[in-house]
Formats: sequence, structure tokens, C-alpha cells
Amino acid sequence: KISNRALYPPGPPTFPIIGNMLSVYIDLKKHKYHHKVWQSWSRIYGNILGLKFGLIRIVVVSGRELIREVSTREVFDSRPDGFLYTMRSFGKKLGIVFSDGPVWNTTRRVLLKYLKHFGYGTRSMEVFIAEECRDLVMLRISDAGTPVFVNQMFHIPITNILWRIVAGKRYSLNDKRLVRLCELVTRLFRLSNMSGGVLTILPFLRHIIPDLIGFTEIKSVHNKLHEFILETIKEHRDSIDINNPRDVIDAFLIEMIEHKATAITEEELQIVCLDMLEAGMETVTNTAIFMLLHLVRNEKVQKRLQTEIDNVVGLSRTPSLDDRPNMVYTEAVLLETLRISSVAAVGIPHMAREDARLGDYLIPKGTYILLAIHDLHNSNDWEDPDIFRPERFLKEGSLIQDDKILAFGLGRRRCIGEGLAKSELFMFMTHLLQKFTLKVPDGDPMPSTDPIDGITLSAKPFRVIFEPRFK
Ligand code: HEM
Repeated sequence: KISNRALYPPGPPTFPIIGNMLSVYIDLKKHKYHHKVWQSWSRIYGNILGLKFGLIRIVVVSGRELIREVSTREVFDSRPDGFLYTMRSFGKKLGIVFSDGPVWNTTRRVLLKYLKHFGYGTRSMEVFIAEECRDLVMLRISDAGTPVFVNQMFHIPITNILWRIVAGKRYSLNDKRLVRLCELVTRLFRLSNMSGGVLTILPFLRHIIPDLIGFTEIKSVHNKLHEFILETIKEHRDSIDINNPRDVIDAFLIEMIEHKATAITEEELQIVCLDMLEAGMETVTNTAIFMLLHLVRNEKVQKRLQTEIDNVVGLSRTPSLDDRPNMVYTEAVLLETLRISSVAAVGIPHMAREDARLGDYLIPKGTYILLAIHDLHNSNDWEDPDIFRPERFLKEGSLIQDDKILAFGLGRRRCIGEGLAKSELFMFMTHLLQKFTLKVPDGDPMPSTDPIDGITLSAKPFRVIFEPRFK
């Protein structure tokens, strides 16, 4: 039982109805990013920061121990039911990322089972990744020596890898429809942030100023994504052979046919597919782009990475996942990118399913909880936190398995894509750096490490020249 004396955590002064909204608006001008605003307030009010926005309560938790505690206590493993989170799933909590309770539990377990059955985490996954690396290297060979905007370059390869397992399909690197869909997901991620934004705090405003608060555009992006997914599911229905499931969608459809009462519904399947597209694409591509950005800014790091590739892999073959244990420097570059450019800056919000105590405070049922992951990775506990230095993860030639990096979360809600994401990042970087040296075009500014705010952080547009290392 929670003591009556436990209070909601402290935070900046609130105004009637809008709570802290005005303070966010003002401080965003100064700090530019939502996670920086939370960080500046946490320094004042403490590691358990209590905010209010109308009826919505948001608590921001900082520091490794508290992040670990929230991530591992069952009472905090629900997801918010605010408007922004549920408008993508017909106003309900469906799928994995934004569902909870028994629906989430079963769907997560069954999805993981099917993903594995169709190659997730196995050798066939590596074959899929290697094929995408090969195509991407070919594309860069075709435009080698000329400046290219890189920000979209991993979209289709990364989508293809997961989509082959989920929907048995891959698209060419210049498939117009998929290029457009990926752009839409990027746009969607920039239209809001993990605290849910105005649409969650004052959802009725969508009836009054729908364009101004982003509702019209967010809705239209969702509609297009749903259209694509529905079409894909229909194609599967039309050609299914229940004795020979081809991919995850087939497996779910067969379960629906055979166990109608207990299987997930078609709406749920739609959201599972949407979860895979959204969670699996933007996070990895943004991290990959930041990795390119840091390599192009840090010539010495790039050189050292190429030397490791040359020594371990050589030129006669392409890199494979078996090389990973022997390539500690590459692993350190990856960890340093996940640290310094933590794209999931505040994770995915959790929600208290009951009143609960955290530290000295009361976290009322229904409170959203953001985890200050970016802050954890860039605080002064690190030596020179603003400097990109992979060596910080190495000691006497070995990798320090640092549990200070919590980029993928912890506990029952932990990211299901960590293994895949790391394999993809390793493979794309080693395949590219084996063949090319990355340079900033003459006359272009050095790309900025300042991100663009959003659901995940992304890099500002920049160009790179892929210069062939060997003629
Ligand atoms: C660099 C890449 C990635 C990062 C940084 C990342 C980060 C995260 C984080 C922080 C969470 C929330 C954990 C929590 O709620 O405490 C999460 C959840 C999730 N991620 Fe990832 N992720 C990445 C790649 C992927 C990929 C490739 C997939 C596709 C399979 C994926 C699928 C998911 C799903 C489905 C969830 C929700 C899990 C749940 O709520 O039970 N992620 N991810």
C-alpha cells in the first residue's frame, strides 16, 4: 500500500489546464530538443521529474539505477493510452510496441516465435543482410566520386531485411512506392515526440485546428501505411497455401484460419506489421546515418576501422558476421555511435498500471514514464562525453561490455530488434568501408552532430563522397 504522504514528484510550476505546456514551449526555444528540456529540468528538480499537461502526467526518470528500476518492475510495463499512441491502431492498444497486458504478452511471444521460424537471428538473416549490403555497395560504385545525400540511403535495404521475413518480399533500391513510404515514416517520426505532444494533451483540438497540430498529416501518413499493409495482407490471403507458410504474415493468417477463437484478429496483424515497419526502420537507419556522419568527421577513426577490416577480412572476400568477435574496434565504433547519438532519446514511454512508489514519490496509475537514455549516455559521468572516441570501449585490445549503454532498454519491454540492428550496422559499415573512403565534398560544411528532434532523433541532411579505395 502506498503511504498517503508520498507525493507526486516535483517539477516546474504548472498553470491551470495547460500544466507545463507553456514552460515546454519557452524552454524548447532555448534547448531545441525535448530531451534537453527534460534534462535541464531534471538537473533542477531531481532524477524523478514530475510534469503535468492537462489530465496527462508525465514522469521523466534519469540515471542508470532508476531507469533500470522502472524498466524491470512489472507495475511500470504498460504503455500510454494517449491519443497519439492509439490513433495509429484504430483507437485501441494493439500489436506490440504500444499495447500492454495479455494482448501484448501473447502477441510479442507469438511474433518472436514466427520471426525465428522464418529466419530471424539465423544464418538466413545474414544472407538477407549480405544481399542488401551487396546492392548498396553496387549503387555506391555506380555514383562513386560524386557527392550524394546519404540520409535516405539505408531506408530500403533495412526495410527489405525485415520485410522478407514478415512479408516474403524485397524491393529494388529505387522502388518509387517504397521510397515514398519510407519518406512518410521519416516525416511521421518528426511530426511529434515521445511525450505525445499536443495531440495527446488536448486531443479535441484536432476538431478545431487539425492542420496546425499535425493531425491531418499524421492521419494521412497512417492511412497510406495502412493501405500498403492491407494490400500486402490481401496478396497473402489470395495466394496462401496453409500447408506451406512462406512468412510471418502467412503464419498469422493460418493461425486465424485454424484457431479462430484464440488467434489474433486481422486488425491486430495489421498493427504488428506497422510496428515492424516503424520500429525496425527509422531507428536503425538513423543510427547508421549517424555512424557515417561520425566516420566522415573523424578521419582517424575511419582509418583505424579500415585497417581492422583489411587485417581481419582482407580483400578477397566480403565481411561476415563471423568476423564480429575479431573486430573489436568496429564494435567499439558501433557502441560509441549508440552512446553519443542515442536515437531513442527517451525510449518508448512506459505507463504505471497501478499507483506505485518510486524513490520517495507516488507515481499515480496512468502516469507516462520517459527514460532519459540520451542523458544517461552523454552525462558528465563519461569522460569528455561530447567527443566521439570509440577507444573508451576498449581495454588492452578487448571490448569492455559496458552495461552503461542502455540504447535498447531493459526488462520485459526490451527491444526485440537489438541483435538484428547490431548485425545490420556491423555489416553495412564493414561492407562500405572495405570498398570506400568517406569524404565530405569540397565546399560542403562538416556535417553537424546536432540532430533533428522527433520520435527518434535523426541527422540533418548532409552529403558524402564515396571514394573507391582500390581501382
Ligand atoms: C538501433 C536500433 C534500435 C534502437 C536504438 C531501438 C531501441 C528501442 C527501445 C529503447 C525500445 C523501448 C524499450 C522499452 O520500452 O523500455 C525498443 C522497443 C522495441 N523495438 Fe527497438 N530499437 C532498435 C531497432 C529495432 C529493430 C530493428 C526492430 C525490429 C525488429 C525493433 C523492434 C522493437 C519493438 C517491437 C519494440 C517494442 C517492444 C515491446 O514493447 O515489447 N527495434 N527499441
